Amino acid sequence: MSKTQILWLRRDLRLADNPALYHAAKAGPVVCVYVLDDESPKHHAYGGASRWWLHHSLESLSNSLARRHAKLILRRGDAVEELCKVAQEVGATTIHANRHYEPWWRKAQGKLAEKLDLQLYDGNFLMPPGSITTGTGGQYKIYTPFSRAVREAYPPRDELPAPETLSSPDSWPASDDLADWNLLPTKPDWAGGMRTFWKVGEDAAHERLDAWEADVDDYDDKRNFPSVDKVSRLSPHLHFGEISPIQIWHRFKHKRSDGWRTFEGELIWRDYSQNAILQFPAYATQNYREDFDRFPWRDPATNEAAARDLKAWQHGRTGYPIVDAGMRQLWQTGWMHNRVRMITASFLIKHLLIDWREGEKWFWDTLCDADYASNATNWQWTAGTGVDSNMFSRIMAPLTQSEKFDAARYIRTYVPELKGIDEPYVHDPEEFGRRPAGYPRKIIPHKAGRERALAALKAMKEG
Ligand SMILES: Cc1cc2nc3c(=O)[nH]c(=O)nc-3n(C[C@H](O)[C@H](O)[C@H](O)COP(=O)(O)OP(=O)(O)OC[C@H]3O[C@@H](n4cnc5c(N)ncnc54)[C@H](O)[C@@H]3O)c2cc1C
Repeated sequence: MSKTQILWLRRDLRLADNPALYHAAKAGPVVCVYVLDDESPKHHAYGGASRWWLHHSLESLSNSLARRHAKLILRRGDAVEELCKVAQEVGATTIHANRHYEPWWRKAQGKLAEKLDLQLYDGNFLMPPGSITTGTGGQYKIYTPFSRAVREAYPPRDELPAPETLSSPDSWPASDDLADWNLLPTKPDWAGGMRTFWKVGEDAAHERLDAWEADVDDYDDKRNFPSVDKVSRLSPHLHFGEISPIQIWHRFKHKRSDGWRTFEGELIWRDYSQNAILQFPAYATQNYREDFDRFPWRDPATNEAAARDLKAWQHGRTGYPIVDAGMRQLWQTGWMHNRVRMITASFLIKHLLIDWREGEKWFWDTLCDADYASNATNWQWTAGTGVDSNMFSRIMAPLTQSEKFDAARYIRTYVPELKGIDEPYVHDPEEFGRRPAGYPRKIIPHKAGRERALAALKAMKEG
């Protein structure tokens, strides 16, 4: 009988198109292991919303494996140590895993390869990160030439089927009980909005893709309008690997619409973000542009007004309806529409002059699609501190954005105080003298915020 194989699962919680599982199953009986390792990622251990998602995703995968008479083994602790223990318990010497690019996972992969036969595969991206190189063999730093090169290098790999059968080892190693990990909030249980908004797991990811298929051709026109439900909302499914971008690509590859081309460009942004952290592992915590290390941020740790402003932003009480709707959608559902993520991020960094890393941290805790690479890339992009051109002076005007992208219905949904306010007043009730008593005044006027931000940029440049 062939030797038992270990499958190490992380952000690839699916059976279909999972190269590591596919190859492990061909090699012998498979023990699927998920290790909850809160130590290795340090400040990037999963936040609250991600933990909620993870619980349900593991539960769903475990049920799918049970239907194939297999088990999901859960362990908690240092991933490398736990995997070595499981390998010893079942007499395995080979571990199969899909490559991950977060700096702590790269380190763990290196350590594990010294101890066991680690077989790594490319599973979670359109093109393997690091494989798209410039004419001189270097890595692309900027999105546009990267995306062009990705399209030139097409097609992505073929989609793999789920293994038809999984053979079991002689005996199963011990597993933790998922409930004992306390991934779900209890006191208080803040996840009611998430339960209503989401269905989690591999089947749910495919149901979402099926439901959204009719909208892909309209994506180019509709994706910027938060009141209209026309984006895919696949991000947490993609983050946890319940569906792969390869599966999505093969589903739509024959389409010729602008909608699909733009959507495909977003999947390439996802690949691009991984390439960014491959080149700059500390991208989530360090400015790429070092001149921003002396930027005069208002520090909430030492400045009371800044601390108050940060709290108002986090709780959706800035007096800017579009910002408040976005922050409350995030709190309620663990997700926010992309256009509104851009507006809220710009507001924190520029109007409130608070370091983008405070925003990155808050999103990390509250987004159920919180992704080390995508979060860092987008925050640095908005702040102008990243590898792209310096965008700091592009200060989004929240009220103009709200009108331009027709956010009235979105605002009324997430800011109940403004439910009864008509257009155009709902975009800026204070300006029109329609501010209800329970809704805050603007914490800083737009013009004053803009001027303060530009003065700070000037001070940094001159300093
Ligand atoms: C400040 C800020 C922080 C962000 N943090 C995250 C994060 O932690 N995790 C995350 O997945 N996305 C992040 N994004 C990117 C984007 O907002 C989300 O991917 C998108 O809103 C998810 O919704 P969707 O699945 O409906 O996306 P769609 O518009 O349907 O796009 C399809 C998929 O493409 C990918 N994608 C789309 N836009 C981007 C982008 N700008 N960068 C990288 N990938 C993209 C996502 O996987 C998404 O699911 C952030 C954006 C901003 C401005």
